[in-house]
Amino acid sequence: MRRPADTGTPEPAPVSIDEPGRERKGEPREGSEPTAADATTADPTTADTTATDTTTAEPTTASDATASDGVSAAERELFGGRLRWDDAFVEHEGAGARLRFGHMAAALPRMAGVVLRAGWDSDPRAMAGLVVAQIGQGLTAAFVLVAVNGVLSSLFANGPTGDKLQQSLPALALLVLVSVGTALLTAWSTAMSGRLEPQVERAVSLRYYRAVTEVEVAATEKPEIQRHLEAGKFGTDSARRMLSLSVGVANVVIGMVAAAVVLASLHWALLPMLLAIALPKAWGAVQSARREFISRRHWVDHRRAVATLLQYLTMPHAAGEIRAHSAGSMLLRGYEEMSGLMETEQRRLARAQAQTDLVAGAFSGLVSLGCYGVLWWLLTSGGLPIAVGGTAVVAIRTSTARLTSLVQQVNRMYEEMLLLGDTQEAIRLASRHAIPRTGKQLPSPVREIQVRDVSFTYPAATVPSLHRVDMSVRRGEVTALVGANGSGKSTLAKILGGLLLPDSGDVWWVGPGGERVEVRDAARADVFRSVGMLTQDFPNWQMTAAANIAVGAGDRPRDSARVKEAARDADVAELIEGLPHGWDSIVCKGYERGVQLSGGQWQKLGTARSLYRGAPFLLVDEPTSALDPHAEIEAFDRLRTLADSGVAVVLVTHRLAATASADHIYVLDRGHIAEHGTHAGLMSRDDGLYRGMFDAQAAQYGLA
Ligand SMILES: Nc1ncnc2c1ncn2[C@@H]1O[C@H](COP(=O)(O)OP(=O)(O)OP(=O)(O)O)[C@@H](O)[C@H]1O
Repeated sequence: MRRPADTGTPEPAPVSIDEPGRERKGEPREGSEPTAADATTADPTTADTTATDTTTAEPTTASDATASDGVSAAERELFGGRLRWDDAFVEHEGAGARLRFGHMAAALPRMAGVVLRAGWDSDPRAMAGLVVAQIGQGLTAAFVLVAVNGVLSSLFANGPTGDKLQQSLPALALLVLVSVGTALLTAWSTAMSGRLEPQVERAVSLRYYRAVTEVEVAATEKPEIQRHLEAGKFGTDSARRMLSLSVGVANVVIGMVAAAVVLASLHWALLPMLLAIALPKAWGAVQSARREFISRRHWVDHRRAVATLLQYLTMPHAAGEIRAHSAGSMLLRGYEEMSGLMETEQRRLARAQAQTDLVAGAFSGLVSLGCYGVLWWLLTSGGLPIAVGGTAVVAIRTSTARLTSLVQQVNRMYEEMLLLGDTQEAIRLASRHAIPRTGKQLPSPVREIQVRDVSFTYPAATVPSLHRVDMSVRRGEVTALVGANGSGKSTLAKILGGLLLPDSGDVWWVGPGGERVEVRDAARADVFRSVGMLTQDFPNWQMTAAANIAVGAGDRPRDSARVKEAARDADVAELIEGLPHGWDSIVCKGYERGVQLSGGQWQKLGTARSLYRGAPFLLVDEPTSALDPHAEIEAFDRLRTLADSGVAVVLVTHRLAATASADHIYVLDRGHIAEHGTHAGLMSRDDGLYRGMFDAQAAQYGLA
């Protein structure tokens, strides 16, 4: 678990070159390859291209780069095959099937319920305003038809033109009034939904992020839990999108119901005619949505891969290799080839869309012809007044457009619902695995931590990382944990810090009179308050230097004097004060006021953070691995001084020269405590592990 060379730069995250949330939907489940039929639907390019032998990977062009399984040569060359993220949106396997119109219609009330509840909880007044505005808009749509009917009735009545125009004036005035009303209601609805949307997003995000940060660390190690927690991240903004879509859907539905009521009241035959014309369009919309959805599922990995390549090209910590090793040429070649394939898919989708539109348009046209024929017959046979016929034409045209938009919006809403469902599931799961908020108070003050017969196996591992470990850590002493790579030192430090709970055995927090509380029964907040930590892979927050230290006690208001004191104790104050923007310098290159720190400087900043916490137990894991020799000696001296002042220092290190002055040294070997004692005691064992390691290091300096 070494940290990356460039400590200030995050590793690439799965990014989207499209709308971030949207491309995740319905990603295929691991191992569920697209079927042949699917492949034909989603990727006709595979049919007429040949497999490329990547062992002889010559630069290829988009046209000749696709293998028969739809994986491009560049993907194979760079990623060893189709790139898949180990993520939870695989849960949406089969969502394509669920995208059927019937299913969507059944799920609609549930979706609306989720959003309306979130909106109501966040801002009841805005929610109520929004509902009123929507209903109002539906009613105005009905009034428009009534007014149009009134105008046409007057105009088609018998009599001189002047009289007819005069008679139509009240209906015209109503039309104008309704238009003004519609405009006002639309503006109100926009204002209310603009006020609600961010609140709904914030409410869902807060619930999600609060829940995931309270999950037991060991639970996050379980892949099945980690996946769900990860997936939930992408649904936090879906609530916002769903709200705006719900508003749109409600608007259209109310408008259509109003139009249908007016039409049915004018003549019973008009309603079936409206539906008959709209149906082909609705079919076309469903077809297009399904096709795009399936395409996205098949191409999601490919698009992520392309985005990843581009991200590497501009990453500061990759800049050297991009140039010196010509890695950039290889990545750009991959980008060119893989994006070429995506363009082919876009062309295919556009062609298919055009065909569907043509078919839907043709059917709709034919049905319209039939309906207008019926309308003609009704008008000529005297079954329908000409004014009602005119109103019917207006209603049919507006309602057809509304229906198409309705289907599209419901499709999108359903997709957003899948993502929001993930977030809700993540929140549920997180609360099931949350660190308990209650528990026994620790003795005050704690003098010692006793580890008794502790074993621990990581959820994803098959072998225990700690096996029947016994050890103690006391205030006023330096306790060193040493041993080979993977022997369990960091794991033991996390057990001591309450981040991991033992599978068996006990960790006692012991007071001055021997009173004690086991970590599982303890109020964990008390445990965390008692511990300062510098892990091997401590985070480099892309914030100011001061914030990077103050975050060591994020549960307390910042104490600037103590921030400076901690920085001085970690030997980093002078460096920070010498920066052009001092404490306000952002310790990440690329920002205004941004600076780049070296690995050793970061380590000092990390140490300052753990010191700022001011906890009685300080656990430092390889705190000097990046320090120069003088800085390293000073750092170890400071830890000694800290212990002398009453702090319990647990030092995990491979630098055995530093352990010589430790009060206790525990030597771990494959999860066991193999040896325990002082430096002198351990060195007196001729074939001891500690002695062997110490002598090996001394020999490097010719001191054996
Ligand atoms: N998150 C994890 N999931 C599964 N196994 C893990 C995890 N972290 C560590 N391990 C395993 O537990 C064992 C002990 O790891 P640990 O990090 O405690 O060793 P260490 O002594 O600190 O090693 P190093 O000196 O290399 O830092 C190793 O075999 C490691 O592979």
